[in-house]
Amino acid sequence: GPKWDKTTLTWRINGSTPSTMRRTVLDSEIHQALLLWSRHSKLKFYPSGSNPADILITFFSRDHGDNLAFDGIGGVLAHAFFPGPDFGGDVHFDADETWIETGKKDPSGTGLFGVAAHEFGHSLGLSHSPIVESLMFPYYRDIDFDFELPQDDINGIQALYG
Ligand SMILES: CC(C)C[C@H](C(=O)NO)C(=O)N[C@@H](CC(N)=O)C(=O)NCc1cccc(N)c1
Ligand SMILES: [Zn+2]
Ligand SMILES: [Zn+2]
Repeated sequence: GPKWDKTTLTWRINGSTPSTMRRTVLDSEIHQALLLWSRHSKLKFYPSGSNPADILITFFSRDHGDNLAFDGIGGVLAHAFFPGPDFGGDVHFDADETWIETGKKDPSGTGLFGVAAHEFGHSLGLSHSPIVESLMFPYYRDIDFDFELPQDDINGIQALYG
């Protein structure tokens, strides 16, 4: 499938962000999620500042112009676009989820780090994996910062950007 033709990628968070999470925490969750992938590949990620980013991260509710409307709290949590120009690589999070910081044992919330790490796999060109312990398995499980990228995901990212 599609992959980036470069190993240095930029990211930016665009627009309004969840009130349940301080912006400094949000930036850290995103940074840690990207680190998971860069630790096992030649990929490097940098904030784009005010320039256009390869990976544009936005929180949207319901209809948001890409024919992939979100569904309110629960259900679909986020989606991402495979590598490419414009919306390629972009990640959309469902703003109606209760996004919480990693490590906070709040069963009513959804840990952003785990979902972001999964979505960035898609942004880099990985599809879902049938391996239940993989990060690219279709269904969410909460992870925290000492999470090690499972072998199946390492194999996937190495195959693309080893
Ligand atoms: C058909 C897709 C748009 C579903 C969507 C997804 O896979 N986004 O990448 C999604 O939100 N999947 C949920 C599961 C579901 N409700 O369909 C999910 O937990 N994905 C994120 C995730 C987070 C952490 C780990 C894993 N394995 C998956
Ligand atoms: Zn979207
Ligand atoms: Zn997915």
